Amino acid sequence: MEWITLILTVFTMIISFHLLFGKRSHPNAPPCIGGWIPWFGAAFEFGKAPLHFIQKARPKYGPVFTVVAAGKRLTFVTLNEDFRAFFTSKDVDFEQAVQEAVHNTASISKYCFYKTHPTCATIIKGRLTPGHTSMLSAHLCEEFNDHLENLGSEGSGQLNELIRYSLLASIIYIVLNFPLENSRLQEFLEKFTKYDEGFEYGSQLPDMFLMYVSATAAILLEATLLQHLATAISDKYLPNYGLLLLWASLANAIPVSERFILVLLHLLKAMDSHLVLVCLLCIQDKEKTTVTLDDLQHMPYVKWCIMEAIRLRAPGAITRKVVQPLKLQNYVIPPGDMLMLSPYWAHRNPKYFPDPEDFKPERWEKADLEKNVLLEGFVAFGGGGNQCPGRLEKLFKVWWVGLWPVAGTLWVELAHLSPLALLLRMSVPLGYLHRDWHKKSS
Ligand code: HEM
Repeated sequence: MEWITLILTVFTMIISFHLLFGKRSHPNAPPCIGGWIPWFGAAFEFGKAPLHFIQKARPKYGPVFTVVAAGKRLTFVTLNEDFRAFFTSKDVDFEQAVQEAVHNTASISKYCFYKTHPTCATIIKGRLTPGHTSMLSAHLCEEFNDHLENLGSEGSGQLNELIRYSLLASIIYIVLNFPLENSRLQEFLEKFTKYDEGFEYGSQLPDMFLMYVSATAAILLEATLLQHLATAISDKYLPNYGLLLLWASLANAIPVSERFILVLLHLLKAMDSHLVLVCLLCIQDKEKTTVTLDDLQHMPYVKWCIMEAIRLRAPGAITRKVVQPLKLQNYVIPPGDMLMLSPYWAHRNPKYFPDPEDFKPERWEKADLEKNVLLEGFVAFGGGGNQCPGRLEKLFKVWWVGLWPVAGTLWVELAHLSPLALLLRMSVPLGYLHRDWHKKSS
């Protein structure tokens, strides 16, 4: 008898689940991908390889589809014509979309987040004015040069660490306005790296993750940006907020910088004649070891390389919460759904980016980067009121002057050394490059 009750209960649960989340929860709702297990839905398949999952679902379910995973409904929009609604519609909300993750990864309460996020966003924008970004570039430049000098003639260490350390040091110093001694910076970097590595899991399993939050946040207590924020945020959450801002500043910047440098090294390795020519023309003064913003103004090809690196290494997904029924195509997306847009896949749409997997800097020739007119379909920095505050027009200064010493130094050597000697000089980064190149765009 007990068995029959149990079977009936499970059966009823499955039926209710399918009625609630099944094929369509509303006649006009988009097609829905669930699983047989109530609440859990397609969480396993989706969680295993989200980008692959989206790619497979798109041709099967059409341009708008919902994935049910661990009690959440994630509705993906894949048509460029729907991106405007994603970024600007009043029926969707950024803060409500990220609040849970903010709570899980930084332990900031819902109430505090809603109350303070607009003020904090304004303050961080104020820290990314042209004056500050120039300082950021100069600092980044110094950091890179110091590290390159320490590499010695054979090279040592990991490229990833070099980038991580230099970016973190510069952003802490300039954006958070918090000079840290080298030893404390190293300590902070170690803690922050653990925090960063656990971030994705932490947003799902907060309890196991929160120990990293307090360990890392504590160091930020004295940062000046945080003192500015203090008017908006109660002391309790202040360092946590600083940590989150730091994470937001670095989460995309690190992989993009890494990709950019790897690509430059790759081009050098392949001795791409066009690029080398541009660089040699630019570096007239053979004694010069750094490249200035002025030098870079004359190197559009490099700017295109940066754009390609950003295009290929764009975030997997950005999100908004649907707060009012939202009409897209012939569908109505119900309130409560998380609306998802994947810049990663948007940048692989052959309609806008022919041969999308290829690294082709030349495709940016059509854009007007001076006027910040980008290619249609490029959404790496999000959009609307919550677009990345460190976005392109500001980033270029940082990227150009800050990351360039690496390439600049190598090119100066190029002028002096034989190609073989140059390759030996770059032994470690090239080993790294080899790995990255083969797992292309993973
Ligand atoms: C190539 C590098 C970068 C990429 C691709 C990138 C991309 C993004 C994206 C997609 C968002 C979410 C926007 C949305 O949902 O519409 C974001 C948010 C943010 N980014 Fe960036 N970003 C980069 C570099 C930076 C840098 C260098 C900084 C700071 C120095 C920064 C600071 C932030 C902050 C603070 C937020 C959160 C904004 C908020 O809470 O309203 N980002 N970024």
